[in-house]
Parts: sequence; C-alpha cells; structure tokens
Amino acid sequence: MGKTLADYDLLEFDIDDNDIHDDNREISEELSIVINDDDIACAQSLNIEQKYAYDQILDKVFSKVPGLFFIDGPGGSGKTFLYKTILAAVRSKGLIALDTASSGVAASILPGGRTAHSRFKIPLVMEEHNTCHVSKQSGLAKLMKDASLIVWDEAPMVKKEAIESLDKMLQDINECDLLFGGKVVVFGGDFRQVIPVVPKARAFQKLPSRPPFSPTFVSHSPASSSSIVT
Ligand SMILES: Nc1ncnc2c1ncn2[C@@H]1O[C@H](COP(=O)(O)OP(=O)(O)OP(=O)(O)O)[C@@H](O)[C@H]1O
Repeated sequence: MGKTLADYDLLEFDIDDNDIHDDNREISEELSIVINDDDIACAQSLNIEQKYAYDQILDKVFSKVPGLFFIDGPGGSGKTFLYKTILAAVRSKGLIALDTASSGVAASILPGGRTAHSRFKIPLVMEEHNTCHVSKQSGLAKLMKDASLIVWDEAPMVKKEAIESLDKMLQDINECDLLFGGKVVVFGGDFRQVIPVVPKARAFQKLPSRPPFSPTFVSHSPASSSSIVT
C-alpha cells in the first residue's frame, strides 16, 4: 500500500492566498510584470481592424468609462497580438491590466497571464448562481477594484455561468450594479474553434450553455458595451 500525506513531515498550514489580507502583494505582483518594448512598438503595426479595437478599448480605459468588448476572429487573425499590444499600452501607464484565458496554454503565452478560474477564484464545478470565492476584504478584491482592464481570452470555451460569476463578483466588490462592476472587460475567442460540449445533452441544450446566450451579454446596454470583429 502506498504512503499518505500524513507519512511526510509537512507543515500544517493551510494557506489560501485569498485569506492573506496583504493589499500590496497581489497589486505589486501585477505591477512588477515586465513590459516588453516590442509589445508597445506593435501598436505601430496593427492592421485596420486591430487598430480600431485598440483605440476603442484604450479610450474607455484611459477615460475611466465602463466598457464591455468581445474580440471575435478566426485562428491566426491576430487576437493575441492585439491583447499583448493593449496590455503593454495600459501597463506602460502604470495601470493594472489583468490578463486571463480559459486554458492554461493560452494564458501562458500572454504576459502575466493566468487562467480565469485561478485569477477570479471561479468554482471548478459551475452551477447557476455560483459565485467566485473572493472575500470583499481580501487583497485580491483590492486588486480587482484597482484594475483598469480585464482581458479574458478563449471565453467561448467556458460555460456562461463562469462569466456570470465574474460579473456578480465585480459588481459586489465594486459596489456598482453596472455590468462587471463598471470595469473595462475584453473577452475574446473564436466560436468557430469551439464545439459546445455538454455531457449527455441534446443538440438544442448545448448552445444555450455558451457565453453569448448568457443574459449578461444579451441584456447589455448598447451605450456601455461593444462587440468588435477582428
Ligand atoms: N498586425 C500584425 N502585424 C504583424 N504580425 C501580426 C499582426 N497580427 C498578427 N500577427 C501575427 O500573426 C500570427 C497569428 O496571430 P495571433 O497568434 O495573434 O492570432 P490569434 O487570432 O490569437 O490566433 P488563435 O486564435 O489561433 O490563438 C502571429 O505570429 C502574430 O505575431
């Protein structure tokens, strides 16, 4: 029979970084992300559609106006290139830009990237009305409050409840009932690359589980949100 954890002389602390009330740790980690000069320079080589998205998003960020965007484009159309350029522009002004993706692989190619589930403490098993595990007094909540931009790549890969839980959490910690607590949030991805997979579901049950069918997207105010196709 194999050994168990109790057989090893491990420390008995159960550390959850959401419990550490050190406001500065999460924020200083984000502010220490190295900004690549090449990513800043990429602003000069954006194509027309990328430049349009870049200008629209940065306008909202720098004027501190709420904004919700979806960057849609087929594989290889330059979505990641655009995110990197936007993130570098925001971070170069000393602002916090949280960079996430649905999969670890996509997160690992973005500077300072984390999976959305890890960054926002989204429950792995999502059910309706689930919320992110972020305490309002935590350092992580402070980081979310201070963030000027949130990017979530490969958003079509997750169930709509995951995105709704981020919306609820941001509204709660920002004490603001605007979508995503009034933050500038950029979702991106390619629905053409993602086949909705819902175990044992019939065809008509699959699509409604995807983000575009979430009331969060369907009921948005046109004045505060946009969709951009690259
Ligand atoms: N404006 C641009 N100028 C120069 N190179 C670009 C530009 N836009 C994209 N590229 C290059 O095109 C390639 C594909 O771009 P990118 O990886 O951003 O696509 P993507 O839409 O994220 O693809 P996927 O959905 O498969 O992840 C990359 O090598 C990227 O550097």
